[in-house]
Amino acid sequence: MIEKVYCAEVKPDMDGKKVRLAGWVYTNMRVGKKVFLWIRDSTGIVQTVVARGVVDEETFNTAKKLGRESSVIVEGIVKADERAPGGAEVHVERLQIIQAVSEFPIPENPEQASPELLLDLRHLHLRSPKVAAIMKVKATLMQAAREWLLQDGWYEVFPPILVTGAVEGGATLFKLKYFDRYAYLSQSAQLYLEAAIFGLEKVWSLTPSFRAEKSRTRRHLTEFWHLELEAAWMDLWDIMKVEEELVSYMVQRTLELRRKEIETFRDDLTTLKNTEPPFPRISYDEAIEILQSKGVNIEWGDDMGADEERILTQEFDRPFFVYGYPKHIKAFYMKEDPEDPRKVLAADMLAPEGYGEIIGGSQREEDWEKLRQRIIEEGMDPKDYEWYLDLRKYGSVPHSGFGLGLERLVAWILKLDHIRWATLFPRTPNRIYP
Ligand SMILES: NC(=O)C[C@H]([NH3+])C(=O)NS(=O)(=O)OC[C@H]1O[C@@H](n2cnc3c(N)ncnc32)[C@H](O)[C@@H]1O
Ligand SMILES: [Mg+2]
Repeated sequence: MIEKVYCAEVKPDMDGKKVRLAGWVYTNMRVGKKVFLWIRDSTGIVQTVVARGVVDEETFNTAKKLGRESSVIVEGIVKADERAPGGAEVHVERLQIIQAVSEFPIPENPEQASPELLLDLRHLHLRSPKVAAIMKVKATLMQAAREWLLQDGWYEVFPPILVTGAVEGGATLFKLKYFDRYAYLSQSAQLYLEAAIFGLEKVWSLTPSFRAEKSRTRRHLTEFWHLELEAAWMDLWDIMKVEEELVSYMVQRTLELRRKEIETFRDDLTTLKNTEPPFPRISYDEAIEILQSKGVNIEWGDDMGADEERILTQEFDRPFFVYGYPKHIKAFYMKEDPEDPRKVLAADMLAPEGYGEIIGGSQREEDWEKLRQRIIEEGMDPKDYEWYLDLRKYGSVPHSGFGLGLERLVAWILKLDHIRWATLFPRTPNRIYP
């Protein structure tokens, strides 16, 4: 029985061994009586050599014409050869064509294609090694998150996506017909996680969140993957410690397991290596002072957008926190700072190198009357939040939580020029196909 191996498993020390590979033609180059087929699979690329006289004439002639992304199964003998990528190649004895392709619509170097073409052909672009590398890093980040959450005693829960109220402002809700009434696509699982903590105390979820953001920026999607945690008995400072420990573990573990993939996107790993607790912490007041000292036209009480955050991140060589935002620029559920009623107990985590906000978090208002007042102040109807207010009627407790945008984390780690490359099929205001 000929052993099926992956491309990355073909090594010089297998010299003389007969193997079977299944994959897709990555490049096809004819040199005299030989055809050099680079075969790609999910692990990498290996050079195979189809030689006239070793295979029959029909196979040789077919091999000459095989276009990129033709699907094939090859059997042959491994030959150590330092000229071949990885130091070894496979001399083909049998070539089975699963499906021959003559013209693959994405150029050999996808970076020569326009972003719009790659997005129109995203279903085909996914197979490129660079896109596959992004998805491996994203998968490993979540593998690491699950490892950390399990060992730290957090329960995964599965909140609804069809909901009846806003969490992060009514302006970015997607509304849909729900039988004889309307519903919304979830902006954040937070309110449901808050209900779960009274039984499980420390909960987390990974869900798609939806924001009808009209802003066409490099860091906004209309659908993104949202890793959210909520914990009973924790205050803002407790949850910030959770955030930095979780993010540090995710980054270090992914550096350990996906260094090769990361290095195809960035040379300098310093900020990733620096991602260890404790992260620097600055107040919103200090952030405003820094921005003003750098000539930014911003006043206390203004929100910080992507541009301001980009400038602020120049001061740091690792993720950092900004805490103590003004109440009027933050969400209704955030607890007022008892030492300064102008502020709330909120903290964002910003990534360095210009990427800015990757986490939004806060301590929640646990007092029924105060929360109800905030709902009214925000122009919302307390009736729509009756169930949520109930959580403050029956054994309310101090509690805090946060949401991490997974694509934002990936975009920073791989220094992507747009968040859309961090998701399988990006959803933005002008793209919902394929
Ligand atoms: N459980 C919580 O406390 C989460 C809280 N309700 C919340 O949704 N906060 S957030 O709006 O800042 O969004 C959280 C993060 O979610 C990401 N986010 C937020 N909006 C987006 C868009 N539009 N595209 C991509 N990523 C986005 C970004 O990293 C934010 O820091
Ligand atoms: Mg935010």
